[in-house]
Amino acid sequence: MSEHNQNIAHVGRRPVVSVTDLGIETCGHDPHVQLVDGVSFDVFAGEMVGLVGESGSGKSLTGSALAGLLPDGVRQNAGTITIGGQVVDTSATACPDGVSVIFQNPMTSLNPSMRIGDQIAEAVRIRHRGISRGDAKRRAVEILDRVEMNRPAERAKQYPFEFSGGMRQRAMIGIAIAREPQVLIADEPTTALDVTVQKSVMDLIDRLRTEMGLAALLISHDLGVVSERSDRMMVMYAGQLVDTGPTEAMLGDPLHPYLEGLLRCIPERAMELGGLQPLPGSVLALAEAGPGCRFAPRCALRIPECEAQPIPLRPMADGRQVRCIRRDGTLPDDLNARIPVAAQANFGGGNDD
Ligand SMILES: Nc1ncnc2c1ncn2[C@@H]1O[C@H](COP(=O)(O)OP(=O)(O)OP(=O)(O)O)[C@@H](O)[C@H]1O
Repeated sequence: MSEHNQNIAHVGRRPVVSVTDLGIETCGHDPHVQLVDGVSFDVFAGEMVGLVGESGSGKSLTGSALAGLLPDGVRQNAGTITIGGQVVDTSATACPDGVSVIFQNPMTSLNPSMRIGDQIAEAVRIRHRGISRGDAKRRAVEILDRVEMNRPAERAKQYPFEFSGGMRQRAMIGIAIAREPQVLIADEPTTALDVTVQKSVMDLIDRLRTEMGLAALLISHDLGVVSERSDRMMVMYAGQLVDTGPTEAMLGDPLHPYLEGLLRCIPERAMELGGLQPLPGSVLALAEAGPGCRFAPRCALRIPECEAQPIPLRPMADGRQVRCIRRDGTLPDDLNARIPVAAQANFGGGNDD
C-alpha cells in the first residue's frame, strides 16, 4: 500500500487501487507539458473517493490512466498504478479486467445500432466466456432490472435513440456492472442530465457501490455532488493534488485556500466561511507553471516564497494532506504580518499551524 491517503479506518487493509507519483505529459510536440504531476492516492473496496477541481485540472486524465485508456497526444511519464495488485498499462486500448468506467455522455459509448439488451449481454459474455447467448440475454434483463429500469424485458429490445438521457446512463451503468468490476470510475456521470434525474442516477451508483463493494472514483467539477457522495475527497488544481482527506473534515476545515475558495462558491457552505464569494481569476496555463504553488496567482494569502520553490503535499493529522506553504512547517516567522489584513479576515488568518 502507498503511504498516501491512509486514514485510521484503512489501517491493515489493502487498497484495490493504488496510484503512486503518477505523471502524465503531452507528447508529440515539443516542449512537453506536464499535465498531471506527482499524483498519489489509494481507493479501498466499498468506498467512494471524489476527485474534484475546475475544468482542465487533470481529473479525466487521471481517471483515464486508471482505466488504461489515455487519449492520443499524452503519455504516462512517471509513477505506477496498480489495480488488485496488477500494474496498469496506461497505453492500452481497453479497460483492464476488473475496471469499469461511466462517462458523462452515454451516447458516445453506446452503439446506436445495437439493442440495449444485446450491448449488456455482450459485456456479460466477455466476463463469462462460454455462457450461452440465451443466458447472457436473460442476465442482461436482470441487470436492467438491477439498474432500476421499468419493464426491463421490453427495454432490452430497444435501441439507444428510444431512451431518455437518464435511461441511457442507466444502460451504461448496466454495461459497467455486467463486467463485474472491482473498480468503478464515474467521470462526470450526471453532468449531462437534467437536475431531476441527476439525483436518482447518483443514488443508483451509490447503491451499487455499496452492494457490490466497489472501489469507486467519482470525478466531477461539482464540489456539491462530490462532497455529498464521497467518503474521502481529493482536490486537484492544475495537475496536482492540493488538499485531500475525509470529506467531513475537509468541508469543516478547508486547509488549502483553493478548497476554501471552492466552498465559498456554494451558498450552503459559504455562510460558515463569511459569505458567498466567487473565485477570482482562472486556472493558469500549465505550460507557464513556475516551480512553486500553481494557485498562488489567485491566492489572497500569497507571499513571494509561495512561488519560489515546489510546495510538497504534506501529511497532516487524521489522514489529511495539503499542499500549502502555510502548512509545510518551513514558514518565515513574520508570515502573518505580511498577509494583508483584509485577506486574513476573509480566509481565517495565515499561519495557524
Ligand atoms: N489528448 C490530449 N492531448 C493534449 N492535451 C490534453 C489531452 N487531453 C487533455 N489534455 C489537457 O490536459 C489537461 C487536463 O485535462 P483533463 O481533461 O484531465 O481535465 P479535467 O480536469 O478532467 O477537465 P474537464 O472537466 O474539462 O474534462 C488540460 O489542459 C487538457 O487540455
